[in-house]
Amino acid sequence: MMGNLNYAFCRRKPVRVLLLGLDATGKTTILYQCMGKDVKNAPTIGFNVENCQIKDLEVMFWDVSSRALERPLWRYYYPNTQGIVYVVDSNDWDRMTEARVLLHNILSDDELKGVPVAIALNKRDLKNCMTKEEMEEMLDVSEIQKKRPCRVFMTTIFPTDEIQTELMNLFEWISEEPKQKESPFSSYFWTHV
Ligand SMILES: Nc1nc2c(ncn2[C@@H]2O[C@H](COP(=O)(O)OP(=O)(O)OP(=O)(O)O)[C@@H](O)[C@H]2O)c(=O)[nH]1
Ligand SMILES: [Mg+2]
Repeated sequence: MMGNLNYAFCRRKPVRVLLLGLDATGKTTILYQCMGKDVKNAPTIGFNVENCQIKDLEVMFWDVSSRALERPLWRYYYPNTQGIVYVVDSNDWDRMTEARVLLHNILSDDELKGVPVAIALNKRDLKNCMTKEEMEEMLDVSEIQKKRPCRVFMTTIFPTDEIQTELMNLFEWISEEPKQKESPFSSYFWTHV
């Protein structure tokens, strides 16, 4: 009985993470890859919500349609967001400016003030990729890092061991980072349940 009560009082809400980026950058694919699920190769319509256990944290990932017409709806998903995964196609030189403008636009929203962002430089398996440094400059990552925790990860869905680990590192970081901000009181309870 007491155990159940403790559980009811102390159980945390899942960490809420939004997956955003231009269309066809690989958001749904990397999420499913991380969960070990099969992917349908089709653009996301509306949204997908997936609950994942990442280490000892329960995470709710919102993978929202990025078709241009639906992007104005993204702000309705912003309240209570604790982490953002922003996915970029490292191979798509033509849309890098568009990717930067979109990223900075999202992060300028008051609802997302201080929210950590993990940037996935995705599709690293393709030959024509920009380097990490080129991409960090193009996306103006140093500007973002002045205002919030921001880390850049190189990802691909094709499992070479090294990059596969990087994909897991990304999901672990974005799940744990928001928890660094919680009061010592709530962490105490969590670790003692
Ligand atoms: N080569 C390569 N292709 C990838 C990678 N990740 C995703 N793709 C492919 O990119 C295409 C788009 O992937 P999705 O996961 O549907 O992209 P999305 O960002 O969810 O797209 P929307 O739902 O339209 O916003 C698919 O054909 C994937 O197989 C990758 O790391 N490397
Ligand atoms: Mg999708």
